[in-house]
Amino acid sequence: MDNTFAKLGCAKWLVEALNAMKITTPTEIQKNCIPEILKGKNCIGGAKTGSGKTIAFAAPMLTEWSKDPCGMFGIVLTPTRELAMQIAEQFSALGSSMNIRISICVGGEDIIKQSLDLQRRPHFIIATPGRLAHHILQGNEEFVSNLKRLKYLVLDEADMLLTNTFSSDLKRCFEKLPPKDVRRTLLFTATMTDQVKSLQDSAENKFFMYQTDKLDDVAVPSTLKITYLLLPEHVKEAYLYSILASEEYKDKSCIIFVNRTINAEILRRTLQKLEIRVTSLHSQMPQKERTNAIHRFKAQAARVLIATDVAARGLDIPTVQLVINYDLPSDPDTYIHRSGRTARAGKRGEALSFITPNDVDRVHAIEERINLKMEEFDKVHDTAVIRKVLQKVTVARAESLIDMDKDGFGEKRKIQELKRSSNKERGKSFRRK
Ligand SMILES: Nc1ncnc2c1ncn2[C@@H]1O[C@H](COP(=O)(O)OP(=O)(O)OP(=O)(O)O)[C@@H](O)[C@H]1O
Repeated sequence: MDNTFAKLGCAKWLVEALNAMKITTPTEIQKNCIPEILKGKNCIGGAKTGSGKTIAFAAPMLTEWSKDPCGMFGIVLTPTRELAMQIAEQFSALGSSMNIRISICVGGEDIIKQSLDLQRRPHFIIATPGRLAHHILQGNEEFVSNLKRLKYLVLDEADMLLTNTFSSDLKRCFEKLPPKDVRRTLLFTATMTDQVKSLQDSAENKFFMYQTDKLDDVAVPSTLKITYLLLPEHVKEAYLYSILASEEYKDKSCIIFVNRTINAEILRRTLQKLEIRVTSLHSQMPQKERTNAIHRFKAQAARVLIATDVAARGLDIPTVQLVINYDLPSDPDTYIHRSGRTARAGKRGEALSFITPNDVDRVHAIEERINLKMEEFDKVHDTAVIRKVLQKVTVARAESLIDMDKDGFGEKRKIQELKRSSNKERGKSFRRK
């Protein structure tokens, strides 16, 4: 198959814009999906994290749009606000020479400003379903009637968007979009589900389907090293600090995933006290702070990002070299997306999972899903080093809990409980040593 975007049928201006970004050779998913989408087909595309799915749907849409660049042309829906902002940035950068107009329509931002922006008839709207549904319900007639002219609908992270969480908002959006046989529908994901696949054969709506993962049964990128560290719950922070401050990792850009907002907040404050350049991203932060955190991390003003699963999907930050699953996710697909924040576009990366004795079933489920065994993390410091940092980390954590209590973070009751249990656990661990 031909090896340039021009030969796949992309517009000349777009090929130049891609080349200016050093994107010259299409990836597998791009080679296979772009020509089919340009033929006017609906498309379901499955490929590993970091394999260029965004350009696989953006390039054909932009090519078609540029033939008559007026009015609303396409909507891209994604599950998270930060991902919507990232996709909007990519569309803006690619289409800047064509004066492209993009609207970002996500929760947490000023509704009135957004509403005015949507009335300017953007060429593309990049949205989260909840906020788009809100504008549709509240929106003026002109905006809603313009939606009827859309040519393309994209569901990025389609497996996630097709879960119950989004179903009522999606339904509200779809009611105002052109019918399935008029618009083109493009679905992309790194973790194909039966629900996504099942759309392939819906009678009125035949899809071209391409799945690169079928060529190779392992569900994570080949440049990703996956490791585990078995440890008791109460020493996780000490190990984390010790790894982040170690010679090997002290300069590396790292995302640490936790399962609960409160843990993200405790860890951020604790690591900050220990002088690690850290920021955090979770759903209880105001949107301004969320956006600011991403900017600081991208600009490397912060080296470590502590995040909940709001950062698990789609975020493309090429400098990330290490992902740590501080808490193991219960869903193996979430493991795939989290780990995929590193080792993108052929770069190397490492995903380390902290595993407590309670996590054994989860590990087996993950290994079965990705078809690969995790290797034991071999850069652990000896217990004498850990014991030394344990005291320092314990103090930093205790101070963080007191600060959170004072600042009124979350539920006071939960913090009090954590303070009590943490004192008990640590008391035990000091006595044991
Ligand atoms: N043909 C290409 N050549 C080189 N780099 C590319 C190419 N296509 C995309 N990229 C770059 O690869 C990175 C990952 O692309 P993208 O974010 O689209 O991945 P993805 O498949 O959507 O991943 P995820 O499943 O995590 O959302 C981006 O930085 C993008 O600019």
